[in-house]
Amino acid sequence: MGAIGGEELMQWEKTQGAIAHEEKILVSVRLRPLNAKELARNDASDWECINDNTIIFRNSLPERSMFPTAYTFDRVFRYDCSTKHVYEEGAKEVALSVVSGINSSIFAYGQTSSGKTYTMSGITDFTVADIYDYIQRHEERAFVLKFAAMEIYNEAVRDLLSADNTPLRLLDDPERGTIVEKLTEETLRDWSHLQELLSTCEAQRQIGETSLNETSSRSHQILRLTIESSAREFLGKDNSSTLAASVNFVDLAGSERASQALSAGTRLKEGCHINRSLLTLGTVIRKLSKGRNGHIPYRDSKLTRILQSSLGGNARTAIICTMNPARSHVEQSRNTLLFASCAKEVTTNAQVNVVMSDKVLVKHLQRELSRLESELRSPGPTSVTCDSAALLQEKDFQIEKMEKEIKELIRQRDLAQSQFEDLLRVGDDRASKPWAGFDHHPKLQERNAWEGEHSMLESSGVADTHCLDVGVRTFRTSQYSCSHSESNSDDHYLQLPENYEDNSLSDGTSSRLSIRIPKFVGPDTCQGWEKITQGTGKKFEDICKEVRCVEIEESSMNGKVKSDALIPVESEEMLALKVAGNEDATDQNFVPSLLKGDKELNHTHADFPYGAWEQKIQDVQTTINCLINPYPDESSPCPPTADISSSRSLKLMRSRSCRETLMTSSLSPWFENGEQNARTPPNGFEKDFLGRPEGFQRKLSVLNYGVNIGRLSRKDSQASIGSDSIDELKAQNIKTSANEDVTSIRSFVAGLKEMVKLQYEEKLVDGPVQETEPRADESGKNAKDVGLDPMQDALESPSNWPLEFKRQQREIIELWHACNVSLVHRTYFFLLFKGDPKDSIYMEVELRRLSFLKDTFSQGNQAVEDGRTLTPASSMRDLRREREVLSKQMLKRFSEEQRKSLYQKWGIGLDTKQRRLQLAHRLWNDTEDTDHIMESAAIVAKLVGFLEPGQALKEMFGLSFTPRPTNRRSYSWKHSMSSLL
Ligand SMILES: Nc1ncnc2c1ncn2[C@@H]1O[C@H](COP(=O)(O)OP(=O)(O)OP(=O)(O)O)[C@@H](O)[C@H]1O
Repeated sequence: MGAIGGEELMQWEKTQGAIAHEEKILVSVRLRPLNAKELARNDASDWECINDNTIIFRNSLPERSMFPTAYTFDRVFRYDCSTKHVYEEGAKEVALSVVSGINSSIFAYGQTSSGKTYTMSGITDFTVADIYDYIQRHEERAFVLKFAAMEIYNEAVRDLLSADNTPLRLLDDPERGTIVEKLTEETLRDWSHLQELLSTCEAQRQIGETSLNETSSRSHQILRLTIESSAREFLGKDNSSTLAASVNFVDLAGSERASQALSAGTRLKEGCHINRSLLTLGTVIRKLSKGRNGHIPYRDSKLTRILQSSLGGNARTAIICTMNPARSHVEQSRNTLLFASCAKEVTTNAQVNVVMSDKVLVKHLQRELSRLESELRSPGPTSVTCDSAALLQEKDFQIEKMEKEIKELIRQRDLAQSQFEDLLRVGDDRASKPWAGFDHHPKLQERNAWEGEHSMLESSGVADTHCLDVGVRTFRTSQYSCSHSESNSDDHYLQLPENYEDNSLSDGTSSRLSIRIPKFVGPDTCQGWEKITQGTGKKFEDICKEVRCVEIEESSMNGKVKSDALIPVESEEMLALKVAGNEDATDQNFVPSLLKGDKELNHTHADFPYGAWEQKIQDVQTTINCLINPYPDESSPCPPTADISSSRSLKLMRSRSCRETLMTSSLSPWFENGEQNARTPPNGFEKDFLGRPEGFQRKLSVLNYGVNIGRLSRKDSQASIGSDSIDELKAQNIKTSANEDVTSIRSFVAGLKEMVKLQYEEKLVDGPVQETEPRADESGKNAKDVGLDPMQDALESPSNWPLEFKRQQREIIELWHACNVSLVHRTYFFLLFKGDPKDSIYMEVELRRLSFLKDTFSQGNQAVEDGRTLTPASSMRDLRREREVLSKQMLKRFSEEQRKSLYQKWGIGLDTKQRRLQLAHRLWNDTEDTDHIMESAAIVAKLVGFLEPGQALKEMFGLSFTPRPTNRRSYSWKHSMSSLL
């Protein structure tokens, strides 16, 4: 590596793009030899490394025949491999990145006595030796090495270089991430100094005897070596720059279950704590292995907090999983391999860390600026122009094609709509005159013969049904029987073959419509189905599958919301009957026509494709807009693709993960643009959804992090916050983040409420069914499954709620701290939401909002609210100002005596300066000490004149929201909204 500075800086700039990259964690497995005890008790090894990458389980036990037997990793090391070899192949490259300014971490993971410490101490020694060797060979650079060591024992962080056992606190630094406060960092003199320090650590580390290891490491140990280097020729000059990175050597405590290796008392307690950290580590790795979606619970343990950047962040990481080969430990070994299998899917994104002097930075930026300017000036070589022409032509072609597609889709939609309306009319008729409407429907003339029979069956109360499930891709036979003697207990369902679905939806949206067919299906009907299957080239047995009746898959919600809101339940019944009529033994034409891809019929019956088409039309239109205007400006009607999907997810309002899409959409300028909203063609749901408050779409676009600050008049908040105190804050020209946060919660809750409202609406529509059919459970399940009904969860399982509340409260407090949330906001929230099950929705909202904010910050992004950009730095600034204001309030709100006693209580010397400010800076500064938190809240409450929590104040954080209105039909969302706004 060359020196960095001057010309070499340019060199570095060129290479840095290549250096910064995503890569998977390097995962290897090391098998240790059987030890004397294991050999003595003949505890054979069933594991074998069959090559450099694969380890297999030689399975001699029949009860284990279900388990996988082969596992593949970047490297596997046999029991006779030396640690040097393990280092060379499994850690060296990653560890030595540190000398190039890239953070790295090497972990040892495995059960107790599997060889973690044995492996890791060897790897640490070899790395250090190589680093010193490197330093010797690069005299042109000046190196500074620093060493720190800590252990996490019983969830307390201890400094291994200090005799003081006091647990160290973790602090969140917006730039550096989690830092360990007051951790000793020794600047190394030479190699022998490091050896000395390593021995100190070894002596300090918590060792205990377990049944499996006489000298078991009971803690997680992290040794951190930081290397800074600069080119000597630039040393001391103001154009120097420094590479700075750390390598962590992490020797984890045993991953076994407490019961296995530990007995009782201290060891058992250790086991719980060790397992909490390892459990979180496992969860973090598992979640990361599935991609970086959703919340990664780094903050659930100290270990994962400290090592956050090594787990999916700015670091290269290698994990060596050590295994005890003995048969008696096969379960633990398997767990280790499962962990390793997840870990190998995790990617990190390491970058070179350069600390530039101001002058170098300016130079670098100037160069970048001139490069961009020159790019702007020169339009590029002619080949580019040719390419653009070809590209334009291609896009024209696409536009033409899509316009045709739109026309066709509109035609299909109109057709579907008119048939759909026919059906509704029929439904209305039927409400007053059962069956009457069928006679008039063009497709249902044939059903008369069947009608009488069905009426009889229905009146005799045995009208059982089969369901025809349209558009599902899989087929099973076992549940379907063609015999006459079917039981009357269950509905049966038939599904159409795959190629049929393609007729209805080409965008792969999985639509599902279940249509009821009376259950007295006779042999002729079976023949009909056989014909169908022959016609589609599939065996009859392959097309039958049992699915739930009258179910519409969640993914088809775009169309469903509208349709559900419109179709009375009776109409669904009629759909069933209508199909049933054509399913009559005397008429086999109807169903085959469906399978032939009779679109008209399909559209007539499937309310989903109607909505889906609208959505599709909208999508295509949007795509065309994009094609027409590929470089949109602010007023363009074309949102970026991501936003199209976001807005769709937003409408679906289903899963927890919708948080991310909601959040992302909020940052999109496209949704902020009123003109855009006006021009975007409405889809079925938006257009027809009656209960949506005006401007809702706009609100949703900012759900996450409150935008409508302007909309919340001061009156709103004054209603419950002591008005004079707010005035005081205002009078000092401080736009506290508290006000904004409260507002942001309001808008986010409004959005969330809207989602819940949609659920209620669905359930209202489903109401009668709920009373008579098991379908109600399904609706309930849907809501719960997607985590949008936390209040219901809390009310349904009150015994879990207090614990869950505590957990969420803890998480929220930590997130407040991490995001520099206003202290006034924290105080209100903390004092208002004390664990009532009805509070769960507010907790959920707050958690989502904060998680989003934290994720945004940690990805280096900015949150945008009403044109105002929020960054870690700006929120920190706001918080600092707020503390200043609060410190001033202390003069007004506390007597001198009260202040004195507060200073004493909070450890502030009475002879020190700026005592009020000191106190203000201590408020809400500890996220773990409950007393601290309660006292902070009490002080802030007093300072802002917050006296009695009440419902009105709660409503600042959203609507007062009862889980289930007693009279569901009378539940009025609009009413609730207007009471809020
Ligand atoms: N590859 C190996 N070759 C020879 N001996 C080994 C090997 N790995 C581990 N051992 C021996 O096995 C014993 C346990 O190893 P070690 O203490 O490293 O396990 P550990 O996984 O760190 O256990 P704990 O989690 O309880 O601290 C030690 O006596 C060690 O010398």
